[in-house]
Amino acid sequence: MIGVQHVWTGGPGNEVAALDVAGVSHSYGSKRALNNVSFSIAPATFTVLLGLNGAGKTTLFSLISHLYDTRHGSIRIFGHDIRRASGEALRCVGIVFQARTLDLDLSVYQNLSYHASLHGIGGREARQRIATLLETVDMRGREHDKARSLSGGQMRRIEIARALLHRPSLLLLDEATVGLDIQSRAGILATIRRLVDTEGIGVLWATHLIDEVEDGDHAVVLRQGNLVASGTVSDLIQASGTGSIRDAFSKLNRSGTAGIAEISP
Ligand SMILES: Nc1ncnc2c1ncn2[C@@H]1O[C@H](COP(=O)(O)OP(=O)(O)OP(=O)(O)O)[C@@H](O)[C@H]1O
Repeated sequence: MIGVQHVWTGGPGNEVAALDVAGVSHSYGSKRALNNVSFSIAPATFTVLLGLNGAGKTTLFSLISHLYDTRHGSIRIFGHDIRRASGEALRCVGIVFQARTLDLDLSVYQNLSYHASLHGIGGREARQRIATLLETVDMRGREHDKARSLSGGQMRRIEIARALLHRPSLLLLDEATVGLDIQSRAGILATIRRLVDTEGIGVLWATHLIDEVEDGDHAVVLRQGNLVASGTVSDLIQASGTGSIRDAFSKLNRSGTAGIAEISP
C-alpha cells in the first residue's frame, strides 16, 4: 500500500460520505476477487477507480449496486447500508454498467421513459426530465431515433441520461469509454466532469486508461483485488516518488508500463 490512505471523515458540515466501502471482500468459489477493501469518497468529487483487467473493479460495482450480496464488510451510500436499507441506498445512486444495456428495438425516448416509470416518474415530469437530460448529454433531438441506429458513444450518452433520470447524488460508471474513439471518450468524460462541477454529483469512474485521470482527481487503485493506494492524484504521485500518475500506477502494479492502456482499442 502506497503511503497515502485517504479516509474521508466528513466535510465542513460533517456531511456523510457519498460512498463508504469498509473491509469488503468477495470471492467466486475459491477465487478471491476483492480482499478487505476500504475507502470513502466525498460528495461532489470525481474519483477514478483505477485497475488493470481483473483488478476487481466490476466486482466492486456489482457489490455497490447490490447485484451481489456483500457478505464480508459493509457498503454505505450516503449513510444507507446497501444490505439493510438497499432501497434508500440505491435511490441515491445511478449506474452505467460496462455492458451495453439499451433495448435496441426501442427508441431513445422509449428506453428512457420505461426506466423513468420504473422509478415511479411519469407524465409531464418524465417528459421534462428526459428533455433536460438529452440536452445534458448532447443528444437533443434524438428522442425518436431507434437505439439500434446510434453509435457506441451515443448509446453511452443515452445510458448516462438514463442513469440520471431519478436524480441520484452518486453516479458509478464502469469502463464507460471502452471501445470508443478518442473524440467520443473525451466528450463523454467532459460531460461527466461537468456534472460534478455544475450539479454536485459524486462520480466513481472505473477505468484502466491512465490518460483519463487528471491531477485534481481522487483515485482509488486496485491490484488483484487489493487496495494499493487511495488519495488525491497529486498525493499518490508524491507518495510514489514518481513524477506522474502514469509512473505511479506502473509502480503500484510493479509491471512497468505493460498493460497500461492510453488509447482504447
Ligand atoms: N463470475 C465470475 N466467476 C469467477 N471468477 C470471476 C467472475 N467474475 C470475475 N471473476 C474474477 O474475479 C477477478 C476480478 O474480476 P473483475 O471483473 O471484477 O475485474 P475488473 O477489474 O473489472 O476487470 P476488467 O477490467 O477486465 O473488467 C478476476 O480474477 C476475474 O477472473
